[in-house]
Amino acid sequence: MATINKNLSVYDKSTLPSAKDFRFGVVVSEWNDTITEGLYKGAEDAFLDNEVPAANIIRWNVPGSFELIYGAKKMLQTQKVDAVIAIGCVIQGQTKHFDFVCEGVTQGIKDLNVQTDIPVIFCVLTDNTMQQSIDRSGGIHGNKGTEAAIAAIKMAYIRQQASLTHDYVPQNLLTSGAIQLDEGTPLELKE
Ligand SMILES: Nc1c(NC[C@H](O)[C@H](O)[C@H](O)CO)[nH]c(=O)[nH]c1=O
Ligand SMILES: CC(=O)[C@@H](O)COP(=O)(O)O
Repeated sequence: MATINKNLSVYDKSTLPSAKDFRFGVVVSEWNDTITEGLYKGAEDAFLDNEVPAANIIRWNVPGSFELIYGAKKMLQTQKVDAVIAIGCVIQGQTKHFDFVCEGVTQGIKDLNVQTDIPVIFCVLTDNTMQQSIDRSGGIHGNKGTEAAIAAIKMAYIRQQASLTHDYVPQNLLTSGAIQLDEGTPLELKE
């Protein structure tokens, strides 16, 4: 489904976990700032609409989308946050630079999700024209910043739940009888 068939700002609060105790980092690119400011507002409004205290939203600016990678890395390394949103807007120019910036920031943010324990949400518009960016940052197609904030809430919750792990008992030890679990024996929750 393309964005033209999905309004980026639509979400059902009743399906979301409580976000009031989460802290969120938001790294914002200054390139195309009329667009990135609109994306940030969409994200901020969605956080506030879901009872995230304003004090729990930490914002840093970086020069361009390529610097979102380093900014997000330092944000998650130094700030106690439950998720980070990387906000940028890359618009096709006359050269292949667009391709390299988009690929670089995409791979860099993917790498942070693989290499760290904090979810980093990809809120980078990669558009052919300024109008496409306007349409996706509070225009006719909604606001990708809103979408990113909802994703951040959901991923922070997944991370929280995943930390409540049970002692893992290798299946083969159970099936082989090497370990007998008395029925109803509670597995200790690892915090
Ligand atoms: N052309 C755009 C850029 N280019 C700048 C790079 O992101 C980077 O800041 C520079 O190469 C120095 O490392 N950035 C955007 O965010 N959007 C663009 O359209
Ligand atoms: C994405 C970019 O870096 C691009 O907007 C720069 O413009 P140009 O390709 O004309 O140098």
